[in-house]
Amino acid sequence: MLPPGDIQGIRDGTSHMRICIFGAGAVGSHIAVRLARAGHEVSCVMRGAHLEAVRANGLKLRVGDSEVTAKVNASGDPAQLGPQDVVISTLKATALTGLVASIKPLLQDDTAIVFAQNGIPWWYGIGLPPRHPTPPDISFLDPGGRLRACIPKERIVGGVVFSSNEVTAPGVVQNLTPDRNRLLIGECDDRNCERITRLRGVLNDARLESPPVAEIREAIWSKLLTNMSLSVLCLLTGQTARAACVTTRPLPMSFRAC
Ligand SMILES: NC(=O)C1=CN([C@@H]2O[C@H](COP(=O)(O)OP(=O)(O)OC[C@H]3O[C@@H](n4cnc5c(N)ncnc54)[C@H](OP(=O)(O)O)[C@@H]3O)[C@@H](O)[C@H]2O)C=CC1
Ligand SMILES: CC(C)(CO)C(=O)C(=O)O
Repeated sequence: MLPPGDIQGIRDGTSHMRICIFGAGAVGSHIAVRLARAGHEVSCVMRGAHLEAVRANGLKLRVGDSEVTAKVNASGDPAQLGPQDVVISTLKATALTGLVASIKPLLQDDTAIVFAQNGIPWWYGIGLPPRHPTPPDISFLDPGGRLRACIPKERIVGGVVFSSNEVTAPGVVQNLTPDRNRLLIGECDDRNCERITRLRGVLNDARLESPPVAEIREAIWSKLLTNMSLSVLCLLTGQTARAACVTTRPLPMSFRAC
């Protein structure tokens, strides 16, 4: 089997799905290329110079010195992309109102929406298993309750991203973590069901690791706590996360920075 970082080998997947990446910037463009190269029909809701470049030349993924290009349907208007089997939102939390305003044409009766973003998500209190403590008021994550009103519980799939990416030029995304690209997913009530199993298979086949997750909120907190501590270290030292992790004596260095 090819190593996870090998992008030339991503192709010829067997199952075919219509998948839309809503808000294809850094993380979303990386996911889009991998899924398209795995044989799925991928659409991207994107905008600006990135959209224009993708329309003209396709979506390019660079990993180290390698580059692959994927053909995706790209538009700023979801109505031009049509109904999908799955929508993966890679919008930042603050941009989710854009999804509310225009997602309808992408949805069939059973279309799942994966919210692939890190941090506490707007849907955190929906489907909360009984053993979990009741969260404090987090309604500010969904101003005016617009997401709740538009997206029923049955469509929600939680997603936690472990993958570092950057749009380095319009139409070009650079993946900085070829050895570790993960998208953990789970139903908002942690139930096991066929659609999650199938979606994990689709992601794994595209070299986006998606191992089983027993409790999606545990994965959310675990990633959030890592980001909170590592991001502070990066901020204080001016280093990238990778450099901060491999620095031989991180603790004395971080104390000096304080
Ligand atoms: N970048 C990374 O390496 C990582 C990011 N994440 C998480 O992934 C999520 C996304 O981050 P990231 O990919 O970096 O963010 P980006 O800003 O690169 O991607 C979001 C994209 O959505 C576009 N967009 C926003 N609103 C709309 C709209 N209404 N219609 C069409 N396009 C729209 C933005 O366009 P525009 O630029 O014009 O606003 C942008 O291109 C965040 O939750 C982040 O925490 C997690 C792990 C790593
Ligand atoms: C901090 C960062 C970008 C590290 O890759 C990340 O994981 C996130 O945005 O959640």
